[in-house]
Amino acid sequence: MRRSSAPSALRNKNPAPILPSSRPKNVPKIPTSVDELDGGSIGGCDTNKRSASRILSLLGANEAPGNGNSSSAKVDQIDFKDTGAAADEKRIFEAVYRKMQTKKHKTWEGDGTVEVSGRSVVLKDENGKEMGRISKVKDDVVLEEGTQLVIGGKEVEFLGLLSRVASAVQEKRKPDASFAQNQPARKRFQLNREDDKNEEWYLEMPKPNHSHQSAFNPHGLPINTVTVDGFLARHLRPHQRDGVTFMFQCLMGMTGDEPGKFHGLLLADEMGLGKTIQCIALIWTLMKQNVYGRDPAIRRVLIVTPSSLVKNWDREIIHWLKIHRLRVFVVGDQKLKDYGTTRQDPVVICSYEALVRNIERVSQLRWDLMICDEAHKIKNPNTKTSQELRRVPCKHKILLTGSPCQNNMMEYFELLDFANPGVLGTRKEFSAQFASPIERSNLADSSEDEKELGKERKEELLKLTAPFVLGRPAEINLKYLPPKQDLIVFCAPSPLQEELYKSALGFFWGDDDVWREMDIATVNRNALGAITSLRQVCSHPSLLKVRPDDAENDLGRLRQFLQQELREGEATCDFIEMSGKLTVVAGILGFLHEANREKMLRNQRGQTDRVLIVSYFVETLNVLQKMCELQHFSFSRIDGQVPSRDRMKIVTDFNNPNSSTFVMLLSAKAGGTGLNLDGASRVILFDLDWNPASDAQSLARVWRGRQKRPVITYRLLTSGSIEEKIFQRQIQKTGNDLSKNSKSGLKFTKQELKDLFSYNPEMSGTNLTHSILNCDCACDGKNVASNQKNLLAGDQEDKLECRFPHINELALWKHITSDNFEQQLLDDLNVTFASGVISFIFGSELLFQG
Ligand SMILES: Nc1ncnc2c1ncn2[C@@H]1O[C@H](COP(=O)(O)OP(=O)(O)OP(=O)(O)O)[C@@H](O)[C@H]1O
Ligand SMILES: [Mg+2]
Repeated sequence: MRRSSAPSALRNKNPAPILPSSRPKNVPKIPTSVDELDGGSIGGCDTNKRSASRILSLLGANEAPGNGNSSSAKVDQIDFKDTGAAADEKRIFEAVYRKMQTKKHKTWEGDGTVEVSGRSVVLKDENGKEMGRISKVKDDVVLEEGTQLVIGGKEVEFLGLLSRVASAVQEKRKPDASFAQNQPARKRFQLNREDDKNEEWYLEMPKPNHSHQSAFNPHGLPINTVTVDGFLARHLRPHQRDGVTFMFQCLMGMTGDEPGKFHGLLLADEMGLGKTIQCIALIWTLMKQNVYGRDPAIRRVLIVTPSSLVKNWDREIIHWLKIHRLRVFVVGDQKLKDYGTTRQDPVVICSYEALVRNIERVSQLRWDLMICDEAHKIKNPNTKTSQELRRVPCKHKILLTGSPCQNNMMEYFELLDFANPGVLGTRKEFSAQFASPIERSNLADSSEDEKELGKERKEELLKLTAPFVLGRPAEINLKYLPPKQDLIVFCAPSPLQEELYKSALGFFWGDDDVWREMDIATVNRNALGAITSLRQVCSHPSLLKVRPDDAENDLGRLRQFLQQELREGEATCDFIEMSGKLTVVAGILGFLHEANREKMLRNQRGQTDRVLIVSYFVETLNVLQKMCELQHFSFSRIDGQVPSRDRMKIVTDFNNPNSSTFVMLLSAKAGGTGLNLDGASRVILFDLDWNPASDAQSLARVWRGRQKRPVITYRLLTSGSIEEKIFQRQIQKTGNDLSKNSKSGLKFTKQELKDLFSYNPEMSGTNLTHSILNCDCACDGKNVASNQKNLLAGDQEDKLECRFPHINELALWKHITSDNFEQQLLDDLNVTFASGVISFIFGSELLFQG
């Protein structure tokens, strides 16, 4: 039995109240006389409809749950209005009940069931004991999910429909009285759940085998049939059904060669595959059912997530479970330190930062399940977050991330070791056995033997981790979402950018003799700052800023020198035209803006395109914002300065199909992971990270969820510059090479730096990256099939790698130079292509299917 505040009153500060103290005028009030009690409704159909519309409005959309297509919307209508019952049919609803109360903040007293046969209803507690009945409920009261009635002096709210059976069948199956008294409520429903088996959404969890039973059921408790409730199961896509089943088996100790070996798991499905709904379905199932006996498998769940996603989890739970089914303690709305004193909600959602701040409180409590979202955050065992998370007393753990292996395999080890401590041995053992040979085999210069060994170890590791790791590729979403096209767009630098870039190289690195003289420590000390300056030139020269102490060192003098050049050049330049990439962005936006205007005039609001622009730098977002202001494009913006609690509102407003916001400016660091920004249909990644996994995360924000429009992603690179060099390192992905280039551990050899700091202006009719593909195509977007034969060996489906256009894959994309642009259908790029600002494009296969 649970005691709680009324769930509906607690989930939102200003909910439309269902309960009597503040009920709107047209809703019947709680009956007070005996006459009114029998068969009196305290809400019934109206309340239910309002409750449904409240949930929908909380969700910020006038849509039923589902992916927004008409069939899922229909399913939900059935959910809410499914009141028709054959005369001889018995329906059993889950329910919550409480004493009649006049308090403002009401609390539920217990869980039970309501059995409905015709117009008669029977309330039972969770042990199956009758608490009250009404033999004839008034005809105008609809008996359905959400109905509120007074039965046996208790206020009762009907929750989900558990089963529906013909009375005759029910009679036949009716267990004897002692069974009914002694067995758990769930066990009895199980008989009725048999009937759901005919439904196409029916989802039953695997049963334990004999060795599991002898290990975990020594007293011979009944073995239950655990099923995912229909209101959830009917929304799950096939891969999500498999995911829930896998997680259930793993956490219940049914995977692996011995029962109970694994308590934690890693769900590494790629971005947008719905890791959240799978977890919600699992939590709900385990909170209500168990493999053996009557107690639920789990009672208390801690969900830890980046702060920008706390509200997102809350909304997804509301979306899929409806507001009244589960009480959630959202840290941010409430303080974690208060948890357990005033409230004991079964689910807590908090950010990694809040968890670290409140670790003392959290570690005093017992948690049955901890879910760590975007778990790559804890890949480094030396961070405070990783260390504090290990202190949380919790048996079962689920780690979620679309990029489990961002830089090197030791990060992968950290995640798996966190989920199941010790199963992969020590760090040292793992490194020797798996990480080193596998990473070595990935290097371009590895020998045949090394490749062979790496392959063997990879297979061994996959086998070892299969019982607790699951990851599926994002392509699955092709079945549910409109097509997506990926473009890598090379932009020619503006004359000013080119001048500044050459000056920067000449100032610092131009003289080969100087280069050779410099010791490697000095080189590396200056490298990061110099790289930053070059990247600023590539994004927009106005980003170059002088710092107060710049007179004191070479790097500072470089900045002063560039600033001087900039001042001279800038006077004659238009702000947008100062940057090749910004010119392309303005071109794309200008085209789409105009196209949208025409669509609106033709009343085709649903077909307009809105744009997400992502950058890793706040200053660059300022430049993009200025461009929007100059062009009068409406925009919103999320960066680290926007408080977490405000971010969800900005996201919801932007995703609203009726939103008039054309552009969303997003900081990759503040919102690049986890967020759903499916209100946009275009993503422009304005700059890039050393780590391809970060770029892939940012690009995945739009092709997901309720996306209705074809999606195009554009990655912008300045041709011939350091951006192109970084990109080449991404696609060539030489083992753990990239991991060195984090801010904290930047280390280059002189040769690497020499390459990074060389400038390769446009080669006529082709492109630097194209030249490393050994491709002999005409760069007209056709005929790259011959590249098949050039492909290096490599398994692109390999889940140990971050999936990103590898050089092999890029060889098969469409290659287009500016000479051939008019053969393409990319209207929004034509203007800038025509004017020569775009010099080259790689386009993924889907580009030309539409
Ligand atoms: N079965 C489904 N039907 C309709 N919508 C779905 C379904 N599954 C997921 N979605 C929607 O797809 C979007 C993406 O899901 P989710 O945020 O869980 O992805 P994810 O796997 O966590 O991705 P990421 O790794 O980027 O965080 C959400 O808006 C979610 O509501
Ligand atoms: Mg997610």
